[in-house]
Amino acid sequence: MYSVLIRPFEPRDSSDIIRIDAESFSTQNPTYDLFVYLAYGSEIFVADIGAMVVGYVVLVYREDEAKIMSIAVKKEFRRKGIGSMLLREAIKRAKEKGTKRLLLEVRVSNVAAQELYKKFGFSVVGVLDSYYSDGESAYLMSLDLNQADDFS
Ligand SMILES: CC(=O)SCCNC(=O)CCNC(=O)[C@H](O)C(C)(C)COP(=O)(O)OP(=O)(O)OC[C@H]1O[C@@H](n2cnc3c(N)ncnc32)[C@H](O)[C@@H]1OP(=O)(O)O
Repeated sequence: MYSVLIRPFEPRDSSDIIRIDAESFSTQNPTYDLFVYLAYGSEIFVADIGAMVVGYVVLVYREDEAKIMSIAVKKEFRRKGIGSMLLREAIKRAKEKGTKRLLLEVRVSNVAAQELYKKFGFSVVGVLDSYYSDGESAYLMSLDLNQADDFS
């Protein structure tokens, strides 16, 4: 058994995050991804089970909006509520920062993630054609934080 603590990123979490990024996305360079998140002044929260970090969420803030740049859970820990815990934290944090809208982009084929976002009240507000380097399009999804429930 393990318990999950959602807490802010610390530098020692980097190797776990890079491993999760590598197994979750078709990225060429997960180390670079993390570098970019940090360079952009993102806020990162991790799901810590004591022995390791098994998930993360990356938030960036622009004026009165926030964007989820990335969220991922280690494969063998999926479907256990950890993605929901991370998303709940991101929503709470964005509200605390006074942002009005939480945005994200998701591949049109990524039904698992879309289902997660819909559970928290996100809706599709646009389609970004050929958004990804492999030509796949993205849904732009949005959550109005003035109306969002706490989901706690
Ligand atoms: C902005 C972006 O980053 S978009 C990219 C999102 N990230 C990824 O695609 C990376 C690979 N995927 C993952 O890491 C995970 O599947 C995540 C982060 C999308 C979800 O994390 P999980 O810990 O599995 O989510 P969690 O267990 O909280 O699931 C919550 C709900 O999401 C939905 N959901 C999650 N996985 C699936 C799935 N495979 N199929 C359908 N619905 C799913 C369900 O409604 C689920 O509730 P339920 O289990 O009661 O039915």
